[in-house]
Amino acid sequence: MYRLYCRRYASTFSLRYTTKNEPILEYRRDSKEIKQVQTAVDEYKSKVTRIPCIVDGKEIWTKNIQKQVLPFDHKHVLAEYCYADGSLIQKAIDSAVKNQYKWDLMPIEQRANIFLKAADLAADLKWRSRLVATTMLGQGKTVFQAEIDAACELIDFWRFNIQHLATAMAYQPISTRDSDNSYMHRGLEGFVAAVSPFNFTAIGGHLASAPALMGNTVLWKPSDTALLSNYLVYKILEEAGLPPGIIQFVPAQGEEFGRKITQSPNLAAITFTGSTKTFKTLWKWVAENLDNYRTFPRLIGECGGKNFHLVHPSADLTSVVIGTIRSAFEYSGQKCSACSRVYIPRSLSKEFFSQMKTIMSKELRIDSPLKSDTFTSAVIDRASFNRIKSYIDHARSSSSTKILVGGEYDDSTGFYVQPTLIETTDPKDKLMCEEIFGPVVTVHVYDDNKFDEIVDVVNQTSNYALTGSIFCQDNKILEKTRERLINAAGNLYLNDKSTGSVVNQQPFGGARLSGTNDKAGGPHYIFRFSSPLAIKNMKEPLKTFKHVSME
Ligand SMILES: NC(=O)c1ccc[n+]([C@@H]2O[C@H](COP(=O)([O-])OP(=O)(O)OC[C@H]3O[C@@H](n4cnc5c(N)ncnc54)[C@H](O)[C@@H]3O)[C@@H](O)[C@H]2O)c1
Ligand SMILES: N[C@@H](CCC=O)C(=O)O
Repeated sequence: MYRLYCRRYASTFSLRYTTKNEPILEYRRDSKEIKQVQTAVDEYKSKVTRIPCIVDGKEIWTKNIQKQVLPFDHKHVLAEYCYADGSLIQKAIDSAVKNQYKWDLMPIEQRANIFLKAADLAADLKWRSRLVATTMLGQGKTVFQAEIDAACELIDFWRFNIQHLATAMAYQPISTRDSDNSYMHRGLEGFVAAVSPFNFTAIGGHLASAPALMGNTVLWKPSDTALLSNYLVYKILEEAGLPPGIIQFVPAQGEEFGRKITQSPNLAAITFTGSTKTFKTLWKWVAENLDNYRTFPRLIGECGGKNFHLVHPSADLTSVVIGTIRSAFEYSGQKCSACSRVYIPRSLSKEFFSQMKTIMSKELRIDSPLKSDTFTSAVIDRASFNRIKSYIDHARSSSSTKILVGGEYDDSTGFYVQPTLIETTDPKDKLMCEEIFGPVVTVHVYDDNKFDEIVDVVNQTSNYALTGSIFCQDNKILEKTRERLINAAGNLYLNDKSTGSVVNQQPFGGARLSGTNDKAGGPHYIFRFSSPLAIKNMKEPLKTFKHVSME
């Protein structure tokens, strides 16, 4: 056993790796990449892909068959998959636990090479076009939104996690005349549950693979509405050489999965991205089972947001308008970082509303994501459609709010909600406090001389603290405001929109009820899945129990 550790320890020194962000392809008309995506779209549209559960490397079908549909054409079935039941989830746990020790002992370069290979496969048009096409079809993204997610962000996560690991491995403790001291990363004993959201294909791939890179085995429960693209990610990992039984691909009904994993004594960690409500539920279930665990399960959760654009009277209005259009309405506001509350000074408000109205009513095409000039498409499913609709209906009926643009919705073909601009006189209206997760942005106009007060309002209005932007051309005020909002966001933008973080440029995650802020894409994320071991190795046999002071 000791020799094994020594060999592994020695090999850690040879992990050297630096990388760059994956370039974003442009998908111009007649480009090679757009043609290949169109071919992939046609292929996946013309069939119903069947997706099994995969446990210990074996494809398994249960009788509980589910369907994934196109959000913009919900009669069209894209894929059929099956839910793992309780006994299959247990099998997946057993397989993960059985395989963890051996996987953890595999030299770290070998594990790293699998994910580097996966990144190269995803970067190549053969797989890239399929990842992009299935994200467009299944999650309703335009080609650009699918490219920055399912291709670039996924590739970046895979590559940068290895760069971060290599950097951290340069650390070794001090050795002395008496002892050689060393430090190594181990996976967590047991299994890791990765529970991912619908809105980013890359997040699913990242949640499942970051723990695996660090020597853990994983149960990956993808979101029902991102099944096909997530399955492709699994297939890429398989082609890259991921051995069977390291990541178990287990679509399942959320509650059943959550209950089963939190009841297992072998639960080592949950890595979750999704709503605050779901994460709280999982946390409570872990607390209920605390006396049954072999270890303290680590809880990593990236959750919801109520992201703000705070506009100072000195702001550049064009930046504010463009930033708000993009942040609030790209991918129909279904990014955790989407702007959904704006604070604008009276002096800029008239021009702001006028420019927003012009762009929203004349320039934003809301249609199928497969059309090249579509700006954004339908929202993900009926539950989202109904939730967003209820906020619009509230705006329609409340005396302190007014719908300025949009407000229409129609689910006859797809789950379409028009981008909606609302003005409220009440900065504490629920439209300013609660996460809507749709193409709805609410604006509060404040008096120019009340900027100081409005900074407090921004800070105190919401329990979320994910992202926020300050638009201000006065550097002194910008700096002071930044300091006052230090706890109001995990990702703060100065004179830019509140969305669009890039791996290793803006490591991502929120504070307060937006999550545990472990910063996906940053240098520390992967170490939540490491249980480091410090080894002291004596050079000479021990000779006496007496200290020199006793002689
Ligand atoms: N902070 C971030 O980095 C980040 C990134 C993306 C999305 N989000 C957030 O995700 C949410 C949207 O995604 P969503 O609608 O997929 O979220 P969700 O919470 O509804 O679902 C997330 C995942 O949890 C599963 N789930 C649901 N109930 C469960 C339970 N009781 N036990 C175990 N698993 C359960 C779902 O099936 C899904 O796979 C928004 O709140 C958004 O802000 C946050
Ligand atoms: N990286 C994304 C956030 C992911 C949340 O859905 C962004 O900032 O646009």
